[in-house]
Amino acid sequence: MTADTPVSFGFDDAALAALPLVYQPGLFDGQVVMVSGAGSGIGKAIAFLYARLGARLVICGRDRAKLDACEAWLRRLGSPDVLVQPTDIRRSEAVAQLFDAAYQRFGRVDVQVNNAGGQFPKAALDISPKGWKAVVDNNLNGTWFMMHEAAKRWRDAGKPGSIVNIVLTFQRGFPGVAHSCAARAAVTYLSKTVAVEWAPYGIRVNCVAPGVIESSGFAHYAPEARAKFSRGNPMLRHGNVQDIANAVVYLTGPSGDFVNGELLNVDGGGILWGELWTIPKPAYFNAGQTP
Ligand SMILES: CCCCC/C=C/C(=O)SCCNC(=O)CCNC(=O)[C@H](O)C(C)(C)COP(=O)(O)OP(=O)(O)OC[C@H]1O[C@@H](n2cnc3c(N)ncnc32)[C@H](O)[C@@H]1OP(=O)(O)O
Ligand SMILES: NC(=O)C1=CN([C@@H]2O[C@H](COP(=O)(O)OP(=O)(O)OC[C@H]3O[C@@H](n4cnc5c(N)ncnc54)[C@H](OP(=O)(O)O)[C@@H]3O)[C@@H](O)[C@H]2O)C=CC1
Repeated sequence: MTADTPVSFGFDDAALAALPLVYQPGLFDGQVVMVSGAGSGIGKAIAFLYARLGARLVICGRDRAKLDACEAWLRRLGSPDVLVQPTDIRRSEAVAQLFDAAYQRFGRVDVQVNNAGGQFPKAALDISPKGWKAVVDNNLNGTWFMMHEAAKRWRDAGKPGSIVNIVLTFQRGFPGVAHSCAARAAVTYLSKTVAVEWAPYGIRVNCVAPGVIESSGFAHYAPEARAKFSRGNPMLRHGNVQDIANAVVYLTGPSGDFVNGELLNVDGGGILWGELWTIPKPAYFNAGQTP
């Protein structure tokens, strides 16, 4: 590989489409599943899996070209119909339009997966006010606009629904991504709160916290940081995007019918043991180590 060879992470589309299924084909026949951030990484894996299980898909993200490429695969994988609607989840009016388009096309949405999100690695002291707001807006406000719109439509139609929010493993704090750690903890406790408030409407709300998952998202981290990501859990390896897709399907399928307000860590045990730095590790933490 030369210095200018583009680095790619995780499965390519063909490999992703051919992974073994652990769920029964047809499990989501007749259902409509909305996935945000479906043009890449974990979101794409989630969309592929639902398509293989028979769901009709509503996919969004900001980049139409990535979504169009995903749509072609979804149709090939067996999704009977796909709606592509580029949407910035931070714009509540755009989110409302996304739902208008979905209900116009399919008359229903059964499952919503809020996967869109992200952050940039930076020491907390160096995060600018604008950068802080951008990350909180993306991960907390954007996710809230999506959940709120989904739940209002379900309540008004008298239909049940299931929401899964993709967060990150915030429980031990997350050096280098303080803004995102704060926003994802907020999403998790928001989810637990509405899991109770919305239970009377038949709406379940759960979260999945990926640990170190090898995906296109890795490109946002420095090679030096990435080289040590596998030290982030006691299994000493990365997870893959299908690990997350399988967890999401578990929660939204019949298998998850009695799971509500839960946070499922898919992190190889990373919240128990491991060291994960998204920024250079301060020398302070090497003190006292034997050479
Ligand atoms: C394996 C363990 C790793 C940790 C666990 C998490 C893994 C993952 O999440 S994988 C990656 C998932 N994908 C991403 O994180 C997406 C990458 N990030 C972004 O797309 C953006 O940073 C953003 C969405 C968080 C913000 O985008 P946007 O609202 O469009 O904001 P702007 O680009 O206009 O920037 C506003 C403001 O934010 C600061 N900032 C943004 N990017 C960076 C950066 N790379 N480095 C430093 N600062 C950044 C900055 O203050 C910007 O203002 P200006 O300086 O005036 O531009
Ligand atoms: N990979 C990992 O190790 C971990 C990932 N996560 C989380 O999992 C999720 C998926 O990440 P991953 O697949 O790895 O990385 P990617 O960067 O590939 O995925 C992020 C997705 O979010 C979409 N997105 C971001 N902001 C917006 C927005 N404002 N409106 C609409 N779509 C948006 C992007 O779409 P587009 O470019 O089209 O806008 C992109 O498809 C993220 O929330 C991430 O933070 C959490 C922990 C660990």
